[in-house]
Amino acid sequence: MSYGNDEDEVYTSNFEIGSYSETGVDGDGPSSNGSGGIRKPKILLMGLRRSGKSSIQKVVFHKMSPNETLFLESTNKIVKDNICNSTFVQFEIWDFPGQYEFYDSTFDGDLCFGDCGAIIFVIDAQDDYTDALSKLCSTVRKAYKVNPDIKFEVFIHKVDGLSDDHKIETQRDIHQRANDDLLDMGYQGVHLSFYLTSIYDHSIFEAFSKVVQKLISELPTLENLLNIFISNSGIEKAFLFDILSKLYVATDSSPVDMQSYELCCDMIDVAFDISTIYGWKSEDKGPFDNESQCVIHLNNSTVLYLREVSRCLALVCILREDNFEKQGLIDYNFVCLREGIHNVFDLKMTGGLTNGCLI
Ligand SMILES: Nc1nc2c(ncn2[C@@H]2O[C@H](COP(=O)(O)OP(=O)(O)OP(=O)(O)O)[C@@H](O)[C@H]2O)c(=O)[nH]1
Repeated sequence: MSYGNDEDEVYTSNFEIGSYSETGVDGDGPSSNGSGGIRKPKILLMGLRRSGKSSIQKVVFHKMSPNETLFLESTNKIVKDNICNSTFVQFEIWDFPGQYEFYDSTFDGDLCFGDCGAIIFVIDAQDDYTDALSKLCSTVRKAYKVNPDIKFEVFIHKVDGLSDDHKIETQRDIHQRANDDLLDMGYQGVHLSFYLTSIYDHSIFEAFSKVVQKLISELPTLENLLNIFISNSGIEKAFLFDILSKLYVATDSSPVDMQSYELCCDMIDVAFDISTIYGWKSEDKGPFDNESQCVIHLNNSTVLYLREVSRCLALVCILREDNFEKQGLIDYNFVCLREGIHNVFDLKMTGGLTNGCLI
């Protein structure tokens, strides 16, 4: 298995588009764009210089440690990254240079925004964000004209340096000012979603998970399957994880508590590391096979239970220790859940959305 991050192909177009890299275990190469000719949704990372765009991409999809991002060089052309981890986590990320300008004659709005699923606009919360807000509004205006279906996601980033009160105040202020500016420009129908993020904790993974979920059309079906599974198995919370990125592609409808999410991420790290260091090595297999499972009994009478769903997806559940006594029932229900999820995969595949990538 490899995490490719070689930037090996230069795309030519009017606007300077930079290198291309492939991430995941089963992509089929930049030339076919990883989807057999059908374009995957694009996620654009935009924002001012040094706001943290490349760091987010490297930490979430290339397992770079947050401290290493201190040495990242400034991006001077659009860098495309083809993410092809599993059926549900497939898209292109375009990392924009901070100094991009829309009035530049080489900027091609149709090319950038045409088949774009979401724009993540990154604002450095540790800096004065007045310029960032005006750039956000001009970005929304330009993109909305080309493609009104784009989801606008605002990451209020680097909040690790702020106190809890300051975080809430900053979010309120940015939310208010951005929406006022859009109203003044006559864009009252545009919805912006806001997230407080940092690469130094799990908040960036949680926020990115929510963005990715918006691009998964099968999400309500997956949530429904998880709801049925947990209510019949005595489970408190269940996440369907993309193992490579630790993004959760779906969860049941009970609220997500950050601590539970962090515990599940840590469990994936442990299982993944042990499996990749000491497990069978095979080119065409992910880190887990269909026998893979992991149980951790915590010191608060809670159990973390991981089961492989497909080679890059895992189910991680949190449940009370006494409910785990009925493991046979949980396992039986899990097999039914896995079958249901595989049926959703099959439908997606026959729908032609995921040509070229296996589950
Ligand atoms: N404290 C803190 N620093 C961060 C965070 N994310 C990124 N940084 C730092 O911010 C600096 C700029 O990060 P980059 O990822 O290069 O920013 P960029 O937006 O890609 O910059 P350009 O390529 O110039 O547009 C680096 O020193 C990162 O270590 C964060 O969550 N918290």
